[in-house]
Amino acid sequence: ENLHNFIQPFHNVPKDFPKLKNDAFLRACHGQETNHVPVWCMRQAGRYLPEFREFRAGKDFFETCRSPAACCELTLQPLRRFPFDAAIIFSDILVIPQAMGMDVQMVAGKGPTFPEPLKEPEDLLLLQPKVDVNKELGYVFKAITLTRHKLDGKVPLIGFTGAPWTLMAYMIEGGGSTTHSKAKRWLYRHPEASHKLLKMLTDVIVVYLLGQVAAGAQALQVFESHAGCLGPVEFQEFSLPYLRDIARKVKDQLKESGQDVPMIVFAKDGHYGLEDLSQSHYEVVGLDWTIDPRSARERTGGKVSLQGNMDPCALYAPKERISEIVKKMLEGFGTRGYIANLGHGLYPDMDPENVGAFVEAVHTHSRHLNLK
Ligand SMILES: Cc1c2[nH]c(c1CCC(=O)O)Cc1[nH]c(c(CCC(=O)O)c1C)Cc1[nH]c(c(CCC(=O)O)c1C)Cc1[nH]c(c(CCC(=O)O)c1C)C2
Repeated sequence: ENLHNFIQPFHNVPKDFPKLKNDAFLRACHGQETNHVPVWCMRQAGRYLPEFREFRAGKDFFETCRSPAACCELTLQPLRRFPFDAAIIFSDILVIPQAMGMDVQMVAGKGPTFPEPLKEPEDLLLLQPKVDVNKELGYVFKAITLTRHKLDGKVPLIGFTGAPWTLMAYMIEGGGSTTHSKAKRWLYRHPEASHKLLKMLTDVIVVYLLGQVAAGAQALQVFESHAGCLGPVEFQEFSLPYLRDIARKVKDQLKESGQDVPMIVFAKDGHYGLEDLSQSHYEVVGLDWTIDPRSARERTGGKVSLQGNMDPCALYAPKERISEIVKKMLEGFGTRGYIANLGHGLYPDMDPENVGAFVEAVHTHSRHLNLK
């Protein structure tokens, strides 16, 4: 039906992508054995790299997102420096509100800004009721196809999306926020309109993720970056059902075409939801640094692979200390069904050398542990 129409064009394009040489990340997603623990970093394409700052200088952020060649270059930059085991396509979660008709600008020193955020439930009528994802977000699909070719099979390419609640929060707050009180006001005051918006977002996200796979994405991460401002009750009602829906619908559709693409859910500061997240049809649960590795394993009962969770600020430590912290983290998680990462993205003032030390420590210590 509807979904088929949207993704059909991609199935007709022969892509003959280069053969994958390093499948450690994909194997770990599925809980299979690997020689070393795979590692990548959230925001690995970012301002901590001088070549990133140079390339982005003077260019509008969302213009950059709309250029497949620029996204490809920025995705590849960190892989030229470090032996990461996965690449993540350079883009942003806020391209979805744009596709739904909202204006989003990147304001220097302030971050993403919506000049006209949603204020009241009536404002939902201003959103595009039927989003043509191929037309509005085709530039992301082109970036993915190009990057998958240029990666030359070095490592798998991860596609991503923001989760419905996180996107809803931006659309109402109009930008970053510490309290998210405007968006949470909707949850308590306009629960029906909130569900309507979350459902609209879910529908677009499902087609968007399927389009990313058809374009060449080999894994998908769903970012629920603002899980932490919800409590367990609101999470159960306004986040979890949509996270589940996304995974189920994407997987059902992929199964029909015989594809197997692992999905990762990262609900930042959503420790209260760990048990539920491990039973939400995702192969991998991403963790922030507030969760102890051993207790995360216990609470998820070996049902999923885990990803994370070093405090990004540990990268400010000397290299020897980073190595010790990584070793403890690996001992806590174990080396099977585990993908090393930070508990959130890299910050712009981080030293690329220490990022290199982090990657090397994961590879070296995990090889050692595997030999024991
Ligand atoms: C590098 C970058 C990005 N977005 C922004 C920047 C910095 C601005 C710049 O380069 O000019 C603005 C940019 N975009 C956003 C923010 C946060 C705004 C805020 O809440 O204050 C900023 C500064 C919104 C955003 N954008 C994203 C999230 C989810 C992850 C997270 O929790 O951090 C969120 C919340 C996803 C995202 N965003 C980006 C990636 C690229 C791939 C990679 O990780 O290397 C990804 C995955 C790219």
